[in-house]
Amino acid sequence: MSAAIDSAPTPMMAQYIEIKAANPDCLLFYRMGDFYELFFDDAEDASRALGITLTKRGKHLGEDIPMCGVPVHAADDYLQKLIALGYRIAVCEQLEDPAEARKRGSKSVVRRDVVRLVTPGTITEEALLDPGQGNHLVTLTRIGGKGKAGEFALAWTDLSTGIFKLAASEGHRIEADLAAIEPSELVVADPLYRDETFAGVFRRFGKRARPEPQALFDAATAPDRIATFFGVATLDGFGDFSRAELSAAAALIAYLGKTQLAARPALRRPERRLAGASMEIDPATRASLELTRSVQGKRQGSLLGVIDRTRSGVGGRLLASRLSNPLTDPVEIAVRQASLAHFIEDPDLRRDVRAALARMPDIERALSRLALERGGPRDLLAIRSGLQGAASIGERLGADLPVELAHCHAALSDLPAALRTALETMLGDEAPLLKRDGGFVRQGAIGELDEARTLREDARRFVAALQGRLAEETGIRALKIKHNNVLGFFIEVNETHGKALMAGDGAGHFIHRQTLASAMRFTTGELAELQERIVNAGADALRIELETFDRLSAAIVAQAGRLQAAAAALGAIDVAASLAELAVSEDWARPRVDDSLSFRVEGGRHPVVEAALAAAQGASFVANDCDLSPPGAASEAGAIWLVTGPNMGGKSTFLRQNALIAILAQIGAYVPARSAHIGIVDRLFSRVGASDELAEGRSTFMVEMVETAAILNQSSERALVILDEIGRGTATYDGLSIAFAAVEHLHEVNRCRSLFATHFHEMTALSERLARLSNVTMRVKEWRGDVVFLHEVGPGAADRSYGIQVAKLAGLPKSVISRAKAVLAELERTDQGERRGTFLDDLPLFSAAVKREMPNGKPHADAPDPVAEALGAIDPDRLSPREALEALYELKAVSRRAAED
Ligand SMILES: Nc1ncnc2c1ncn2[C@@H]1O[C@H](COP(=O)(O)OP(=O)(O)OP(=O)(O)O)[C@@H](O)[C@H]1O
Repeated sequence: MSAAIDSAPTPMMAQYIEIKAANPDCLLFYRMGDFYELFFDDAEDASRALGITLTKRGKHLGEDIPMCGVPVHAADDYLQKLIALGYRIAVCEQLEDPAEARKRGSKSVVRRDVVRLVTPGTITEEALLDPGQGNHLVTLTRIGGKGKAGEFALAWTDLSTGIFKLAASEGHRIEADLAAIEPSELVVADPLYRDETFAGVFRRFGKRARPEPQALFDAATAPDRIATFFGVATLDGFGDFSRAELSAAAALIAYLGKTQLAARPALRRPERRLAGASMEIDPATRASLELTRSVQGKRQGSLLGVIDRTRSGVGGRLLASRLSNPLTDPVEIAVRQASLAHFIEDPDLRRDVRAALARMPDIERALSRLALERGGPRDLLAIRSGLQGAASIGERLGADLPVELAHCHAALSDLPAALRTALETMLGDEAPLLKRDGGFVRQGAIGELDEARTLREDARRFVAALQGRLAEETGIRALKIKHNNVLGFFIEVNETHGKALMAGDGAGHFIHRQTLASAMRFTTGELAELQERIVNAGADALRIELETFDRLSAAIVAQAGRLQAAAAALGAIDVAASLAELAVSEDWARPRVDDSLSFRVEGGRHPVVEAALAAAQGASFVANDCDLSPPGAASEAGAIWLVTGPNMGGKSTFLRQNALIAILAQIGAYVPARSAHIGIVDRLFSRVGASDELAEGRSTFMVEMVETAAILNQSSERALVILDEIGRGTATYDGLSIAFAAVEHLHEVNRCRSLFATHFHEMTALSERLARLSNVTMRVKEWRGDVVFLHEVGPGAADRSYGIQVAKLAGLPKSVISRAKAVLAELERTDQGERRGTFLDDLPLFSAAVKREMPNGKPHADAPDPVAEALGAIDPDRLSPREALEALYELKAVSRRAAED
């Protein structure tokens, strides 16, 4: 045999290779009967990822072909795992009955093709989605310009719910805008994807970010492509969009076409998010404040995890999205607050509505699956009970409602009654998962179906009767009529009886079908006829049920707009009622939110820390005030609080809680405080704790400086800046100088409301020079050499850090603690000179204590401080970045010389 013949693939393998070649970046799930099979590298990848056995099937080019497979009925579980690992999957189905293929000749292969690409951003299956979390597919485009220049836009959808949104963006804001959407998949125009400027941004998304050809984003053809998708002649009725927005939207539609193939998703009309409509929060701030995810990446332990009392999937998703996008318009915020207040004032209404919401199905997601032709009978039932539940919630809401709830009420009253009636008359109370199993159309709904079902039942009864008759006629009491999928109905007797049947009078009447080890199987003319009647009646019944399914499904999809509006209304009601529930049960207050620059919180708490303390049944949380409002006339700039205090004193908690209160206030929620007055924050910066960019080749200190630079360069008067221990990751004087200069810059240039926590106690002296800066400290009590944290914020400055006491609490060996105490005592006692130069440089906690004593007994404060002088001479506004760097080196040199002197 020649090598060529040896390696010629079988017709099936040839088909496989052709389809795989068209989908090179996906794992190909190749349907063979009841399995999806994977071959070659796909099989190796999948068997490793899923922990399933790798086998082989035939040979290709003389080598074994690796193969593994997953059963079709369990495919969702495997898909979920693969998607979570970042794979894309092409699902290839059999498009004809194998019998059809055989008619074309014994060598012909069943026609197959890819019907869908499953990607992280396009899944819709209930089992693959988290009910309370959106699943966003995002497209990102840039028109004109290079790097950060040019016009940027984002479009995003949640295919499982049909939302479709657009927003303009800017180069420097891309990361923050993406973080607000939390993409499951990010599709980027190829040239932009390859632009080095954004390499870090896209790398962070890993496999979830992918380039697509620029043609998908073509702006010139975008309006036409969008109009065609929505079946309209022009986009005029949709609103005004920029060229970049249109490009992103058209790319989104094109990408859906590519992945969903023939199916057309029920997208809503594109809705534009206005620039500046929401508080800008960069990804580092989101992560460090643990808004929707804890540092471990979980919802539990995040702010969302603690405040989410929603009862429905749509409500949970809306709350998460609102928390990621706090508003900046006080009027809109007041509208949301009014809905909350309504539910707070009427506890019975709140209880009833929440109970009803808990029973509601996920209308949005059921609708979406039906539109994509991926739905089943249970989705029809979901829409039916959704329509019923929505109507009764609407009625329960009643009249005299605040604006937002009145809109919701209107949407719930506008539901299609005819559709509801059709679903009620047609559907039974229970339904199978798959439509091909039938049995979901109600008895009595369709005459023809009832007839077919009766025929089938009658024939079944005849079969049962036949068994008795045959047993009697043959005298074989053990004769049974059974059923399986291969033979259909058959008569089964043991071997002895079987032989008798074949030999005796029955020969000719009983037709032999099969002999097993312990039994023989027969049929008769009558049984075969009954079998045919059952099969035909069953097929008729199923055909009618499938037709009914398609009709009902089409009727539902035709009402997509009204159903989506109702689902959105239910989401808004759920969010308002659940935040009201939270406010009542946790005793939160309605904040005053306006256009001022106020930031006054009385008795503020950190909801997550408070919940953790309560869960541990430990100490209760100590509430604290915070006032960063302009100290003078209302138009003046915001204040800075410089927070000092011991380790473990509660500084970070205090800083974070105030950022969280601003966010909660601006999503329209009540806040964990006795009272609060928040002037709109347009941008929130928080630099608390280490971040996770170390993998990108930046050191901790470098990351800290990059983030601090962003804050100092970008904060305007309306920003809220939270800085924790800036400058701690370097030598003392370098760190102190930077922290010093940063606070001065915030005060003089940014003029924004800020909280600044530090262990550099020297900095508290700044309050004498900076009018809007106040010192506060976390109070402690010392008791027999140990320290008791009071977690109370009070005016003044800390003079010690109690680091050694904290180290003792942490369980450092006793010998180390006593040695450390001795060293500290020595350091505090020591005069000055070499030692300070050698080891005090790196001890921020003690430098203040050392400086208090100078060799001649003169207080240090009276001596000119060369560092402060050098700093004072710097005008940050007039420096180029290069000069700033030089100034920093100079400062460092001055500080080192000072230390050496
Ligand atoms: N207001 C409070 N009421 C009760 N307990 C609190 C309060 N604030 C903080 N705590 C408790 O103290 C612990 C330490 O708080 P936090 O991390 O804010 O201290 P820190 O001053 O930032 O410490 P370090 O300087 O070491 O980073 C928290 O985990 C919490 O359990």
